[in-house]
Amino acid sequence: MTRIPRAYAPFPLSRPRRTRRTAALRDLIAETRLGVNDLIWPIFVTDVPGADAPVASMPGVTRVTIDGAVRAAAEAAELGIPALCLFPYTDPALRTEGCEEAWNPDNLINRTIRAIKAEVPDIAVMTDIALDPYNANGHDGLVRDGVILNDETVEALVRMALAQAESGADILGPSDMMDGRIGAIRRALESAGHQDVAILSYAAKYASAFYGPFRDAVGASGRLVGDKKTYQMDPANRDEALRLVARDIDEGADMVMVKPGMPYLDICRAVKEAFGVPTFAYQVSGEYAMISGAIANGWLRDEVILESLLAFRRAGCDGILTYFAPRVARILAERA
Ligand SMILES: NCc1[nH]cc(CCC(=O)O)c1CC(=O)O
Repeated sequence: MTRIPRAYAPFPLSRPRRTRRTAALRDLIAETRLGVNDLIWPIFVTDVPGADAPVASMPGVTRVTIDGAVRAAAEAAELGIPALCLFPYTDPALRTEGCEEAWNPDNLINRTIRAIKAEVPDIAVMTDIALDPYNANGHDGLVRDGVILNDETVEALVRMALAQAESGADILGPSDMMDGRIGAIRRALESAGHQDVAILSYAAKYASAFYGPFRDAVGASGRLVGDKKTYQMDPANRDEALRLVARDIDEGADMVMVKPGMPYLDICRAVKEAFGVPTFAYQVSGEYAMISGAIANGWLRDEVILESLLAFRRAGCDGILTYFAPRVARILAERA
């Protein structure tokens, strides 16, 4: 906790409202700012005919084809958004118990990375490392007799990471919450000559009901058998989040993430204060659905978008993954 020194002379010598009187004065004393350069834009890609359609539980979000992803990258570059994060809606026929499609060098995500890198080379491309979009049962790991296997899954994730690095990904985002995966991926990248590929670890990822709409978007909702509580964190825990962040940094993560975002701002603040590493938060699909649903119904004004994102900056985050990224970039550009 920051200790507040005595900050004010007694009233009326001090009148804190003096520095709130005009927009210029408020700007001068603002402690945090939100810029377009703080945003990572997650998008959903598909090559399944007809699946490039709006996601019902995420008003305003549409799955795109590979060409659409390239157009999104160009749009992001135009708007000044530094990074895109890619998630696949995989052909149901390619979702298997063995998840082999996850490390196919020509899978949807790897083709998308190459297409974006060929057309919009300067945009940073982030990927997701977890098996759920390729898994017949919707889990992030391989499942045997109802148990999510750790070490076998890590081997699969390493293959997946190498294929993405080979395709030109700039940032790998392991979101699977298996133990030991950051170290294993980092060692494999080093041996394969991909020493410059960054890892943004989903280090403090909670077993959250706020991911529901995402699972619709990647087509995993109907499949998931059980829940993810044996690998994702218990929302009750904070010390454990700090231990996991420490571990992932030790294993070679360059940046760390807290997820979900808004209900977990205390974790963001704790992580930033304890480690001072690049810290990100994911304003997840459920948060997006709440905010955009309320705006669409006229229950909230769209100013809540900027307010919600500024709160992440105030909590210590260096950046935010948000489906609002292009909308926010436009709002910020209008205000500049
Ligand atoms: N492991 C996959 C993954 N990567 C990002 C999200 C959620 C993102 C969101 O809700 O916006 C999930 C879903 C999950 O863990 O079930």
